[in-house]
Amino acid sequence: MNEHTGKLRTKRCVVLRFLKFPPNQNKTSEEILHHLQNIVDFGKHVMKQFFGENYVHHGEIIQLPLDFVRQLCLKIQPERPESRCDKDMDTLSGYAMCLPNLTRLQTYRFVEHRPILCIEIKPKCGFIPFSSHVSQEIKHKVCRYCMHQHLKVANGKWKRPSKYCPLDLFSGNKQRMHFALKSLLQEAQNNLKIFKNGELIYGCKDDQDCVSDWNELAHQLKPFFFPSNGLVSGPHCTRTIIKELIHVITMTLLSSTDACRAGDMKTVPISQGRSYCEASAFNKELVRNGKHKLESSGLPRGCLLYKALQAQMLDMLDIEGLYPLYSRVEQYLEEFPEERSTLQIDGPYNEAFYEKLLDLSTEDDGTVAFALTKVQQYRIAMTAKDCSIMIALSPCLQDECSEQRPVVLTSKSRFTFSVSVLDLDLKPYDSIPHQYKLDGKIVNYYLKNVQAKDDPVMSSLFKENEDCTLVLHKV
Ligand SMILES: O=P(O)(O)O[C@@H]1[C@@H](OP(=O)(O)O)[C@H](OP(=O)(O)O)[C@H](O)[C@H](OP(=O)(O)O)[C@H]1OP(=O)(O)O
Ligand SMILES: Nc1ncnc2c1ncn2[C@@H]1O[C@H](COP(=O)(O)OP(=O)(O)OP(=O)(O)O)[C@@H](O)[C@H]1O
Repeated sequence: MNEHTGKLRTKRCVVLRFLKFPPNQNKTSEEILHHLQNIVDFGKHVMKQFFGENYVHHGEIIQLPLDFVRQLCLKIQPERPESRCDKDMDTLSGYAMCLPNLTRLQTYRFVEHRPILCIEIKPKCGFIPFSSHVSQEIKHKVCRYCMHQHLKVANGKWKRPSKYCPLDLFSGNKQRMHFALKSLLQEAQNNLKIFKNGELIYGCKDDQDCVSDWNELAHQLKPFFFPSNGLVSGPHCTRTIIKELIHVITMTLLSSTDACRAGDMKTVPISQGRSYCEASAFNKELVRNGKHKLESSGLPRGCLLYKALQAQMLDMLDIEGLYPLYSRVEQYLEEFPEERSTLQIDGPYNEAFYEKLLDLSTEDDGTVAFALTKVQQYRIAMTAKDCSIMIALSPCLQDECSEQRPVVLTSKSRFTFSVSVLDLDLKPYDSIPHQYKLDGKIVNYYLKNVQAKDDPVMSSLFKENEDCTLVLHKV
């Protein structure tokens, strides 16, 4: 306690976020400050509107002593995964963003000494494009994540494909959600991380180092789920704890932390698009068992998954419909480069920017204004497709849980929790051509290497080709 002011000195636990750039890309301190201000404004004026006040923590800009920043950089450098070292942390400006530590409960402002479990999920795109601009039928059947898996494995980004399908997680159907979460626990890739008291205990530290030992995970989680009884260890214990974990994640993901209650079940209006992906292992299993209809219970309106999906669906035209509109804007900018700032391509991300995003019409009147609105909506959608969800859980006793604090129950324990969203930096305008090319690569790879083998007709053609090659070799 401070004798003079009477203020209680409580330690805040914060996260510092610095900008990073490719080496030799020198930026002035003013440019860095401007960039950071854009990130904060975008969170504050745009993403809070889409995701809701409670889920987004936009942070604030702070200035730090340069000596401290340099020492910090030296300290963290050995911890950075090699694959991320193509960029250097900015140590020259002294500016950084100060954010709450989202691995901790957001209902408490200050450091608590109670145990905290945190689950980070990067759910990726939860819908199948419904746009008439899509040129390949497969895009209306198989989701981008499932198609992309094959290219990622072929490129060596991951060793094995994951059975996770975002459409199962976003379905709102508990069975499908359980399957999706179990699949994430089997192959975490960069879609799942678990922290205990702020330390990573499960998931990938870097691309090479993936831990997926369920026995070890269950051992770490046992005090949270079975605090008092001595649940015997072994496969049964592991299974029970993993099941409880999946249950807790599902319930928190379906919760609406505005109202602290999962009421008001209304489905996301995906009127044209299909609500399941043909490549999902859950779907395939159903088809194998003679069932052909996948349940999609719909997400409660207030939950974070629902909000994320709504923002993702601002991509109404698909990259194939969007790319010509991007070219229209580009052509205009080539003629009038000075218009780039008036059009707010790189900010400022203020009220006016947000207001323009609300025009959902898809009737192209041939104007640059229409093209620009669609481009900006697409950038928001891309951001929402790449964001992460943080669920922080802390055990609580029955008498500690009040109306204001959301609570989730398991068979032997209860948790207060908070749900937040992170990594909400607006995707750059200039990344659109890359998105267009990548989309083509993903689809072509899938058609050539996966669908051709799955499809019985194509498969026999494929086999014939292989036979043919053998014959030729013999000759
Ligand atoms: O294109 P995707 O779907 O592969 O997403 C990229 C992510 O790969 P993922 O598929 O999640 O393994 C990718 O994740 P990693 O860095 O590979 O973990 C990035 O998030 C990338 O965003 P940015 O270009 O760094 O702003 C992401 O790029 P954007 O497409 O969101 O720009
Ligand atoms: N506020 C936060 N609280 C706790 N952990 C955080 C917070 N912000 C980020 N992290 C952790 O750091 C990781 C990287 O964050 P983020 O993706 O925002 O960084 P980035 O600057 O975009 O870096 P990269 O380009 O490597 O993705 C997150 O996946 C999360 O595990």
